[in-house]
Amino acid sequence: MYVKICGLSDPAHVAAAVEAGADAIGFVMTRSPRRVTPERAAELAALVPPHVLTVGVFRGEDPETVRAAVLASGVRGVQLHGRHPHGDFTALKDLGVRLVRAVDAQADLRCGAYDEDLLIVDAPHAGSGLPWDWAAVRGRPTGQWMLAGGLDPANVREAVAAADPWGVDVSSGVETAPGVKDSALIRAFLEAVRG
Ligand SMILES: O=C(O)c1ccccc1NCC(=O)[C@H](O)[C@H](O)COP(=O)(O)O
Repeated sequence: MYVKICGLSDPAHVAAAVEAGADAIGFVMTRSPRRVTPERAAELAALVPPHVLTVGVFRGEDPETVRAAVLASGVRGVQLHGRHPHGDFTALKDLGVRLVRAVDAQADLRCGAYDEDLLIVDAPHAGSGLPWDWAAVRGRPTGQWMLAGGLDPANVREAVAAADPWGVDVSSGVETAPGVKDSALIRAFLEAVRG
């Protein structure tokens, strides 16, 4: 099970996620209580070993803004959240980073339909921490897709059983308050997934 921990802003939490076995780490570079600047993301990404994917998270920014942030931060993945048009993914292809499309369950759920490498199926309100009807997407997404939205150490096994995803993505569920990550919760989430 592929695991992405999203919305990190502190070196100690980056270290906790890496040590606990996360496959990917997200840095939010759009409007959010978890927002970091590209310069801060660069400092954090420098702490991450090559086998862990670093992902910059964006929502609504134009491709040139995303490109500039990717080049400044050095992240090796780009997550475009929400209904970005296909052309936004095409415009970033030449960067050579992994492209991640994050959408709600009403969108096209075929991973690769927008030339992305990975798909995230998320709650209607990204980063809200609110659980939703995970079972409703069971069998619908295709390819390498992660379930997100309201996951936490206590419910992630139930969510995986309900939706049968390839991976999981979490932010609020490993926090004590919006934007405040907790190393023990990060470890507990990885333990719950990998069991
Ligand atoms: O986390 C945010 O605040 C955010 C803001 C704008 C776009 C995306 C955002 N988060 C993206 C994520 O990948 C979250 O991890 C995902 O939506 C899951 O959120 P949560 O329910 O908090 O676990």
